[in-house]
Amino acid sequence: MQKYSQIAALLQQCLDRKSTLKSIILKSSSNQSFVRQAYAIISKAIQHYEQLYQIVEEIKSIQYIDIFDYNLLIVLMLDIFNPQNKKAKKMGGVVARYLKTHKVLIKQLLEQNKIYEQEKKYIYIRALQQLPFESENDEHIPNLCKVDYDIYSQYLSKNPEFLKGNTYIVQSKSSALPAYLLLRNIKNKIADIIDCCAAPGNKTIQLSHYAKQNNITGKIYAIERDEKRFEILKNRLNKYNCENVQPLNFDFLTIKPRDYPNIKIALLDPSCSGSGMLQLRMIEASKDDSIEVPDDKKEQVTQLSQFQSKMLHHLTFFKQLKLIIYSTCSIYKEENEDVANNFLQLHQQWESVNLFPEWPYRGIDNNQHFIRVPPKESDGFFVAMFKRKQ
Ligand SMILES: C[S@@+](CC[C@H](N)C(=O)[O-])C[C@H]1O[C@@H](n2cnc3c(N)ncnc32)[C@H](O)[C@@H]1O
Repeated sequence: MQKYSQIAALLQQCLDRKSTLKSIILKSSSNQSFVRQAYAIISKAIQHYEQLYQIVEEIKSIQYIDIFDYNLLIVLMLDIFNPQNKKAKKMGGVVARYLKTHKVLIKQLLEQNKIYEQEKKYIYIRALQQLPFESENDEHIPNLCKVDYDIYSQYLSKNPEFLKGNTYIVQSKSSALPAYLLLRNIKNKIADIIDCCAAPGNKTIQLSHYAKQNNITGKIYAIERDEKRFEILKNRLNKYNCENVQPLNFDFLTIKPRDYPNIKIALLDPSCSGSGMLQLRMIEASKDDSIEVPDDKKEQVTQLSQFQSKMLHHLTFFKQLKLIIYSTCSIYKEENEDVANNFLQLHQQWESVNLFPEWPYRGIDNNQHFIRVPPKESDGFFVAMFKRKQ
């Protein structure tokens, strides 16, 4: 019982957004089996908290129990009625017995609320050739295919050599947006492009392919500061035949704009908190997108946002630069709208562009010029585009 009380307390910390789900659980114990169990229960509880709370209320209205900790009842209920839990039958104690007394109703309510229904998982693949398995074309991005994860893994288990090929790239829809949106806005077919933070190269590879397909001549400079990540970038550029890309192992902030006088277009996808990609997604799936930075991340996010602003600022020294696309896989306003608005305020010769009018998810405060991908759609993501005023 003590174990469940501890998990119930951790659940409360997650609901209070004291930190991320992962760090709260990892900090709580070094016992791997406890960590795994707590993680499974809490992530499920967060995903369906409101429905589970209602179920507990309903059971309590039928038979009173002197337990006011709803989280404890939720946690125990999730563990006892988890179809995968083979030990549930043996679970004793007053609360477990109480819940088991109502097992018919609880099972029915869990089923009605689809608590244990497995969600179908999909992955996105940017296909350079027809895929050898069933897929669905994305409604926005050409050559991006949505694939049922089971179909994909079944195919891979029989055809492991598929992984070595260079005819497809697994890339989330979010990550495929910036290069696609940039392409839609390129007017000048003769332009050098700079990808300021390139490794591991997903967006550079996409840019390289688009440039070739659309006869955009000019070089693509792919900048990466980190040596190891630079090696990965170089290998991937080779693998995917990106001969129009010149990779450079530099710190972008030390690059002298006068050495690259023909750069007209920039993609800036800087290091960020990655909060759109973490388990926070589970918490946020049921809430809105304008989430607050947890206390233990505030300092890090402030530093990241200063770094991101500095990178944007450095781009303004490239005299021929006309277009910047800025993206992060963060869901925090501090790294997204704040950085973008700050840039516009400090650099009056630049304006934002309404870059993807048909996309339904706009920036915080319904800013039409910025777009977001909410975590429930794909990885949480932000994109803004800036154009130098004529
Ligand atoms: C978010 S990742 C980029 C992901 C990449 N755009 C893609 O789609 O695959 C950020 C990258 O920027 C690199 N980076 C951070 N600061 C940098 C700087 N000052 N100059 C160049 N690269 C930097 C990091 O090492 C990291 O590889």
